[in-house]
Amino acid sequence: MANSSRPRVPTAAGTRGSTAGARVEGEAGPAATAGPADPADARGTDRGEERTGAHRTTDDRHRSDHETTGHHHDTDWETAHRTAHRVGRELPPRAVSLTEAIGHTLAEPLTALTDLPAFDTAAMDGWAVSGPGPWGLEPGGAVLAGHDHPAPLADGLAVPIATGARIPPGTTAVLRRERGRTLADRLRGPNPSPGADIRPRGQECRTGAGLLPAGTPVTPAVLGLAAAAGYDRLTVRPRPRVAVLVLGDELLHRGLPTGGRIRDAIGPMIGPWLTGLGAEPVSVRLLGDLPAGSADRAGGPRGDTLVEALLDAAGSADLVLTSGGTGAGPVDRVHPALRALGARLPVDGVAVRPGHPMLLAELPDGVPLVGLPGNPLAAVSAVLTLVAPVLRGLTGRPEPDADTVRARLTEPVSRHPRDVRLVPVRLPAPGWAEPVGWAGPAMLRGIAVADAVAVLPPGPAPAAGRVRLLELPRP
Ligand SMILES: Nc1nc2c(c(=O)[nH]1)N[C@H]1C(S)=C(S)[C@@H](COP(=O)(O)OP(=O)(O)OC[C@H]3O[C@@H](n4cnc5c(N)ncnc54)[C@H](O)[C@@H]3O)O[C@H]1N2
Ligand code: MOO
Repeated sequence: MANSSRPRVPTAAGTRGSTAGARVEGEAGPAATAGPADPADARGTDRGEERTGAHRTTDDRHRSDHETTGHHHDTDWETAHRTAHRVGRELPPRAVSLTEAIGHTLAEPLTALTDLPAFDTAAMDGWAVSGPGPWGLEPGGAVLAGHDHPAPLADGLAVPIATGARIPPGTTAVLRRERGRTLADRLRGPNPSPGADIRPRGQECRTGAGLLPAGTPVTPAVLGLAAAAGYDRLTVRPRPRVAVLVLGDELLHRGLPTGGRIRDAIGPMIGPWLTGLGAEPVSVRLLGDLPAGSADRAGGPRGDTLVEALLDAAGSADLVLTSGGTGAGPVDRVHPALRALGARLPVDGVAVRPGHPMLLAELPDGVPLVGLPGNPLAAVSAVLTLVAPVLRGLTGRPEPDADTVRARLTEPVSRHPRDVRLVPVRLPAPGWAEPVGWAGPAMLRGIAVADAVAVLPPGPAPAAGRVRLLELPRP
């Protein structure tokens, strides 16, 4: 199983250049792995990590707020991203057939195993000609694609040739079918410029050329390119397997809300979103509010505590998700269960709205866990903030450049003074982002018509102008 062979050392920090992250991981080690962790330890390291960031003043003010209110400190949104990417340690690579490789991620660069084209090729149907016309027609018949070495063409001669056929030695150009006329054994037409409609060997690449970097998702086009470049198998990191535990006694899986109970809205969306993010959802279980339980599995029948459910999920998955129960309510059992397991909490709350109670943990055998808050739009926020980068980490995909996707807001949008706001937007025209509204943490009406999510940095005045966009995963 992939879990057992995954490297446990934090190698990824170095390769991804996150030195702040590497140091925090070191600091967190002994305190956080020592056992039923004092959550304060994890929080302390989060603070340490944030002190290295750019928002010292804001963080310091934020921290003292929490000290006076007794709340712990949320990790800033960018740091949460980076931490999640690092916590998702690359799954071991495996060699698979091209058909099996779809949706996985290249674990090695794709390097051309041949020149492309592999030989000089006709780019058009017509005639291979040698020298200026008119030309005498070679008596030997046509040169077709798939034929081995054609006979050389003497000066003043032409031979019919098919697109993709190997160019006879001595050819100076290809005359397209629609430009030439044959009469008896003569070909007439305008003189093509030398090399016209010949694709020279190696035009696209030479043997050994780097075509795609490691970390590239294997799309249909990548499969085609790999086949053209000579591959029968690809070395990939597989789609991470994800087990989802949906918590909450109030949740119904069918029918209308009744008796204070509501429909589970996270279960139906999480699987397809995981698929869209390159993962393989292996299970989505509606568990109700299980008691937290203890790490001593002998203490009760299997499967009746959250601890049991987490251990079972971690045994068959590369990433575990929970939804709901991340808060401090009477039946919020995610923290107690993680504490009972001695899990590390690299992120325990993120300075983002909605979704600030989201968390990222590492279960004792190294399997990462993301706790999605129960409010459905808050859960979406956690998918974009923590789940997506963990999955990219597991598959060795790089984090996208923060500046690549930006658009201008069609109207100012209020910001949160300390936290990033994620706001569903439509993209009505290239370069423009229009807030769609209906963006309360418990609402899905806005995100359901959104094309993307705008990232509004914290600040006093409404956001206006250009903002970063996050793509919504599409299954
Ligand atoms: N005293 C405080 N209370 C709350 C805070 C806070 O800071 N202080 N934060 C609020 C925020 S923000 C969120 S988000 C939620 C997070 O709560 P939990 O992760 O513990 O989630 P639950 O309490 O289980 O549920 C919250 C809400 O969402 C509904 N829910 C849960 N699961 C689903 C689902 N699968 N489909 C649809 N709806 C779901 C649940 O019924 C609750 O209404 O805490 C706030 N409270
Ligand atoms: O952040 Mo909560 O996620 O506002 O609903």
